[in-house]
Amino acid sequence: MILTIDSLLTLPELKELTESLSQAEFVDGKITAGWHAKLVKHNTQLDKQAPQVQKLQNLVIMALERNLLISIAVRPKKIHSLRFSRYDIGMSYGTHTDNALMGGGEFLRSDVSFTLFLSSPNNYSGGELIIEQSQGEVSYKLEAGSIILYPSSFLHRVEPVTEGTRLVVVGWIESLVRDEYKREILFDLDTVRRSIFAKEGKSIEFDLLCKTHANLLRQWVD
Ligand SMILES: O=C(O)CCC(=O)C(=O)O
Ligand SMILES: [Fe+2]
Repeated sequence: MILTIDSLLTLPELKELTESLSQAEFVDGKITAGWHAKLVKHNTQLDKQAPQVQKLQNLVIMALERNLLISIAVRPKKIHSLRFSRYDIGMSYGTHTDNALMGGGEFLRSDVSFTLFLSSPNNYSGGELIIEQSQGEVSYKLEAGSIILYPSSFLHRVEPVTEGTRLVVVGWIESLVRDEYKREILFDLDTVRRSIFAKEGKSIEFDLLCKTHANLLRQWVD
């Protein structure tokens, strides 16, 4: 399941991120890529040692954690490996798959990848995120402050930027439920029980859906 969410960030949060990043030092993005992704990664990212990294990462993690749709569709266990990436003219990230395990010795699994767009699409040309899905390639270029979340198992790439600058936050989520099909079943059940509750309150149908949802979650949680 691919999710796009408008305005994940508030305007003050977006402003804080973009202002802070406009003064920051960016380094070659190849340093954090896997050995094969390195061959096609041509971008820059905020230096890991930069003084503002921790604060900006916390801001983004809090924005993801407070979003109800993300919590019921993705079931985050750990949001990790955030990077602030900048693509200037000519930069791109060719087709690759994300590493399954990240975080050095911590072995954090990547179940879901996300890109949080910080630049307005009017301020750069090119730079689309292209995701190869079973029905073919789909291109995404969202408004500043909006986010796309997609299964980390998909091949994807970022088209070359031909004008302006593309600034994004990318990161990964280890989910409580590693199988994307199981996550989708839980998400559908959760959505239906919430809609039944909104219509008729705590009915017998609602209680049965809650029971099934809880029992499946109990079986499928990692
Ligand atoms: O910038 C993006 O939208 C995605 C970048 C990406 O695929 C990655 O950093 O692994
Ligand atoms: Fe990637």
